[in-house]
Amino acid sequence: MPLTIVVKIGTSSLTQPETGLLALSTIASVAETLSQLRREGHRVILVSSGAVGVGCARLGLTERPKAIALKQAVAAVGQGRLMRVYDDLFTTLQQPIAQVLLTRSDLVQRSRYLNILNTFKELLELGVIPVVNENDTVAVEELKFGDNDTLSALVASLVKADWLFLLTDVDRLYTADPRSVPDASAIALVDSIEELNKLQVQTGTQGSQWGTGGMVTKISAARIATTAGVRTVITQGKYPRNIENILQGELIGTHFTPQPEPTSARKRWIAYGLVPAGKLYLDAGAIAAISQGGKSLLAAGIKTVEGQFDTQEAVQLCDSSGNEIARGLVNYSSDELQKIRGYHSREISTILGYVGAETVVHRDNLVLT
Ligand SMILES: Nc1ncnc2c1ncn2[C@@H]1O[C@H](COP(=O)(O)OP(=O)(O)O)[C@@H](O)[C@H]1O
Ligand SMILES: N[C@@H](CCC(=O)OP(=O)(O)O)C(=O)O
Repeated sequence: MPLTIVVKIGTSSLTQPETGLLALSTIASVAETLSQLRREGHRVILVSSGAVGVGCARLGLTERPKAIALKQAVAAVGQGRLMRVYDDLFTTLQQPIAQVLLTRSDLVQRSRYLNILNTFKELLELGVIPVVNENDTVAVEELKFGDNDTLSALVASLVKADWLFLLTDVDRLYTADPRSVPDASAIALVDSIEELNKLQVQTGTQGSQWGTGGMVTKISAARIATTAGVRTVITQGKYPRNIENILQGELIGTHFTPQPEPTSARKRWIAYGLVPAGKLYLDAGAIAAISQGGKSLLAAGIKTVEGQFDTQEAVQLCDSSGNEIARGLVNYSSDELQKIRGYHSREISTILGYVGAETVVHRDNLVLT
């Protein structure tokens, strides 16, 4: 049966750690593996990092730039180089590819989100392998994916992929960073992300010299993808051919089991496509009502309102310590909520002087995160 497969490869696999130069044999092996999957009839998307790393190598910079403008300029140099290499390799294998550069704001507006989906569908229908990256050169700090692990999970969720492969420079997830904790234990299967809390997995916040997020972003990518019903695997980029063995049932790397009942596309867009504009701190009753009772959020359960937002914007719903429990689209602006928080719904019209919605976040627009 043809599968939809998203493969993300990180800078740490695409470049040689000592020099920052391209790891040509790895890239060639990725091109061969993905072209073979295409020939077998699968639909394949490659999410490739490397614009900044390759740009640095091209310009002789010895470390990842921190200043935004420099990073954006370097990415512009590297992205072109990277695509040139991919196109040469894939063309040799008679496999057409396409460059798709996305920014976070492309997913925020529902019409643009659906537009991107249609473009992906068309490319896959044409037998093309889209090569996706964040459009680093125009991305603005407040509205960025920031890392390609998240981007790849959002793409996998958008196209309803069957598999997401996160190729990196370690063979799988461990209970702690194997670089600093050599006796950390390997984790082969994760049935739910909550298990990782129980195992007390330590992820650090640092990646390798050229990578960005380390394992933190890979785990949050696995959370997004598995919620969307996408089986996710963290495995080593040096051996892309393992992807075929994994598809044939071998348990290589760390596998994250997809949720049996994926959240609807609209709710996934609310949870992961939109960028929250504020926070609502809830009391215990409201938390129980939304998380266990599947109820809508009412004004009475809101203790504090943080941020400036308009009606129909996305907000985070948090416990008193600020831990996010859910996200949703609000029926009231932040100014209105400051006035009605803590009050019973029947009092809203008297306080505001007009009749508004009974709920602050209706359950159809609310998703547990
Ligand atoms: N619990 C963990 N298990 C495995 N690797 C970990 C863990 N915590 C941190 N890491 C680090 O994450 C790195 C991979 O992340 P990163 O460099 O961002 O890769 P990429 O460029 O592929 O995105 C590994 O080299 C490893 O040192
Ligand atoms: N868009 C950036 C990638 C950022 C990123 O997530 O890098 P990595 O951790 O190596 O996957 C680039 O192309 O350099």
